[in-house]
Formats: sequence, C-alpha cells, structure tokens
Amino acid sequence: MGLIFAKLWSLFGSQEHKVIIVGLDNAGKTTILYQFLMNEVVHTSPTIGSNVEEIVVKNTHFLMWDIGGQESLRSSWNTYYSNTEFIILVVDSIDRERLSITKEELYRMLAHEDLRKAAVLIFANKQDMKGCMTAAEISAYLTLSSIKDHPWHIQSCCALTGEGLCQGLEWMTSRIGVTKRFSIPKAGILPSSLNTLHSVR
Ligand SMILES: Nc1nc2c(ncn2[C@@H]2O[C@H](COP(=O)(O)OP(=O)(O)OP(=O)(O)O)[C@@H](O)[C@H]2O)c(=O)[nH]1
Ligand SMILES: [Mg+2]
Repeated sequence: MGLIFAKLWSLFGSQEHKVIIVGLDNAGKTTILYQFLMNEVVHTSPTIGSNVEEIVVKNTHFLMWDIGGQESLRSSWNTYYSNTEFIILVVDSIDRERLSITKEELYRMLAHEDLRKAAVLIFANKQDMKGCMTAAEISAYLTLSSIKDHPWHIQSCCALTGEGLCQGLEWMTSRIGVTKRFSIPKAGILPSSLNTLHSVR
C-alpha cells in the first residue's frame, strides 16, 4: 500500500525537480529567479556562490539554484550538476562580444556526464535593450539545432518586466509531462524521437 502511494505521489507532481540557472555574470539570472519567486524586480549584486529557492508552478515543484557567473566561479558550476533535470541558460542578448564564451560553457555542460539527461531552456534576456540580438540570432550563433541529445528550447524574455518568463516555465512543465507519460510503467528511457524535441521562438 505504502509503495503504491509512493508511486502515485511521484507520478502526480509531488517531487522536486532540480534546476540550475547558469550563464555569464550580469546576464540576469538572479533577477529572473526572484521574478519567478515574487513577481517583482529585486535589487541584485553579483552572486558569489549561489541562491536557491523553491518555485511552484501548477503543482510542480522546482528547486532552482542560481549560480554566480563570474569567470572565477564558472569552474565550480559542476559541483551543482548532480541530479539536475533542467538547465536554464541565461544569455544577455546585448552582450555580443561574450556570446562565444556562453557557447563554450553551454557545450562544456552538455558534454558533462551528470547533465546527460538534463533539458535546456535558454532565455534570451534583456530584450528591452535597443540593438539586442533576437532569440533566432542567438539560436543560430549557439548552433542549437545541432543539439540532438538534449531537449532544448529558446525563449526571448525581459526579466525586468517578466515578459517571456512564464512561457519558459510552461515549456519546463510540459517536459515533465512528456517524461512522466512516456516513462510509465518502466522508468527511464524516452523514445528517441522525444529526446530530440526542440523549438525556437
Ligand atoms: N535592461 C535590462 N536589465 C536587466 C534585465 N535582467 C537583468 N537586468 C539587469 O542586469 C544586471 C545584472 O542582473 P543579475 O540578475 O544580478 O545578473 P546575474 O546573472 O545574476 O549576475 P551574476 O550573479 O554576477 O552571475 C542588473 O542590473 C539587472 O537589473 C533585463 O531583462 N533588462
Ligand atoms: Mg546573480
């Protein structure tokens, strides 16, 4: 009886899903985390270490780790990877010069064993800034369409107004639906067609 209850509990949204929010310094990670939590813009200073908050979306619990993005901190991102289900990669869409560094970091993460099963949501943040790159430009530069072994989605957003953030979360919750529907009754492997689901907005 207890076992059946535990199984049902795990199927219907009680578990916590681990999320890491990464990206270069100044990308807007902490601003996004607190928009998720409080629906408002908080004053931020560069994150040293990490912030962690639980965000609940339609009965789905996400444990979100916002990790400092300064160069000296990036080598310790991997200490947060185990059991991660979602990577949120935040890109400062005005920062053209450093997009190549973001790309390097993205592919380093995707190659990491502990992130083998993680889905990737890319936020093209700061869309309010004049002359910013569009999500399509960022997608092309990051060659997202070449990523076949991780589900991914890119979403344009503005963390100051909150625009686009809900759509990103909706994609994450929809992924959980896919994983649950197709992992029953035997846990684990998704049909390969589902592993390559991705989209661009
Ligand atoms: N114009 C604009 N500014 C933003 C946006 N999102 C965040 N910012 C600003 O960008 C600056 C950096 O934001 P943070 O959220 O602290 O950046 P971070 O990615 O957490 O940076 P680290 O903690 O150093 O890794 C702050 O001044 C934010 O107010 C946005 O969508 N538009
Ligand atoms: Mg921060």
